Amino acid sequence: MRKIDIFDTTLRDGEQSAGINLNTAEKIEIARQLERFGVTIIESGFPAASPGDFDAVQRIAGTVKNSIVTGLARSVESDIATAWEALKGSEQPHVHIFLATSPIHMEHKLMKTPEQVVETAVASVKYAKQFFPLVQWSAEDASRSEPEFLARIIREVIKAGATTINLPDTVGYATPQEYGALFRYITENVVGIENVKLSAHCHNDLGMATANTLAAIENGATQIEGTINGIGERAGNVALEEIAVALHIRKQVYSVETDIHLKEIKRTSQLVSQLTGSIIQPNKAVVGKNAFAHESGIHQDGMLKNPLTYEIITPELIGDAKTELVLGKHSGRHAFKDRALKMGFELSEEKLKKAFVEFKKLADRKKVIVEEDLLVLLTDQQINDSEIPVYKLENVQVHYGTANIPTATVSAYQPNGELVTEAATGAGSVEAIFNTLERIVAGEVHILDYRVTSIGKGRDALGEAVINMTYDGETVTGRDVAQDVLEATAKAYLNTVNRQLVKAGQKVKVAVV
Ligand SMILES: CC(=O)SCCNC(=O)CCNC(=O)[C@H](O)C(C)(C)COP(=O)(O)OP(=O)(O)OC[C@H]1O[C@@H](n2cnc3c(N)ncnc32)[C@H](O)[C@@H]1OP(=O)(O)O
Ligand SMILES: CC(C)C(=O)C(=O)O
Repeated sequence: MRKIDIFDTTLRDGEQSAGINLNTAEKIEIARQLERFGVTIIESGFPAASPGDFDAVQRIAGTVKNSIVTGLARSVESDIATAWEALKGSEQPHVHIFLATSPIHMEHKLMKTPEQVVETAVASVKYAKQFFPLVQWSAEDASRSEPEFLARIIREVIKAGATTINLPDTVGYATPQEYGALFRYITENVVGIENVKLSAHCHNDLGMATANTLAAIENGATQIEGTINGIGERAGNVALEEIAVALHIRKQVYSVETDIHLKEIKRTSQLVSQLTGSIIQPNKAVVGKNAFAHESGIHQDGMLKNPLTYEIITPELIGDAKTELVLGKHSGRHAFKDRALKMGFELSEEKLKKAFVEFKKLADRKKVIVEEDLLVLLTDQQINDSEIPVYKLENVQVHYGTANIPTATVSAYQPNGELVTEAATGAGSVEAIFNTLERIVAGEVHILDYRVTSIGKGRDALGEAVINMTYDGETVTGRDVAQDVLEATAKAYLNTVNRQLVKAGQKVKVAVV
């Protein structure tokens, strides 16, 4: 199988992302992880850009042993000399020189004629070769350059000593077909290209960086450049983890291999995200939070029957990642039952059916169903079906006014079936309800935590109350929902007590009022 070298530029082009600024210690930590990840070359910075970049490149060059370390330089002697100072301590000194070759860049940015550009490129490569055994030369904006001119300048820089030629799609303009054709054109029209490495460097402005990089591989590229998580200037660079996994999963198509350790993907991605502060979009291929999450019933059913139905990548392939069947309003009975079983609820078909109906109602109301919701829902099912008598709210009424003492009146059925009505005051409406219910419920209650949130948006949002308490010495959590938060509070209080009663399976003493 043909070998593809992986050139990582997370610390150079990746750091060119707006808002990212890594210090030397952070760069060294990432470089070490990139070495573990198995990249061939680490572009550790642009030594002439700042003293901080110089320091980071120099320290990484002295630290990393299993990957080649390089630094970027313009086609300017002082940039190359500075790069040499930073990189001379590395095992295989390598420099990356670039110069734009597209008409727009030559005329409007460099303000040079094509002839002057060829001269500058050749002179800079010759100068670099006095120091560096390995010289990569990049034709910036290659994909918008004239192919004949590109072939000519490449011939000249190879003669001057370049060991790698890079054809960047600097502004992410090329289509896969065009980019592939460019690589084919250069391999067919530059004598000696087979003696150097031919590299692809793609940006994602039109979302085609991955497809373009793969097209380059199919058309003769022997090195590809990119970043972890696809960070980089503007819309970013190609994401290396996507290329590595695509080459592995579709090896029959591409027939190439790399030295990448796929199991390090998740760790590398998380480290880069954490140190750069650049959040990974949830639906990002390979490393996004949802890359292995399935929410819809039909998919979840398929996954439970055979994961190959909906997963082309096993999460284990990329290290510490797991398949997740997320319960939501699109989920079905199979996934619900599976989760209930995993949570220790062995429900009969009948009970499962009832619980599933309640689950769908809840899922319609709530954006996210968390484990705690399911626990409450499934234990509610147990409470409803339980032989053990429990409390049931009949009515709650609160008198509140800024000049009055808040007073609650509550009627509730006790476990023995007796309807009891009590009233009490409190510092506020909620405390008044708690004080009243304390009179109705037998046993000792200590409220540990109480939260109300709204479910849904707007004026008709429902109120959800969640209560964490100790009841007769046992810690228990319950919740309930109502249109009114005070009603939800009273119901949640009794739901919490009932949960413990059922759990303990005990007969409750009739309250002494
Ligand atoms: C496609 C890419 O990602 S290329 C890499 C981009 N990365 C960076 O620019 C990050 C680091 N850059 C920097 O810190 C600064 O731009 C420096 C230190 C390199 C240069 O700073 P300054 O000297 O202040 O120049 P400034 O950035 O304003 O302008 C760039 C100059 O370099 C010239 N230039 C641009 N590319 C090249 C090149 N490959 N070779 C030679 N000269 C170049 C420009 O024409 C311009 O020259 P001018 O001053 O004669 O008009
Ligand atoms: C310096 C070059 C390789 C570059 O980053 C680009 O063209 O995008």
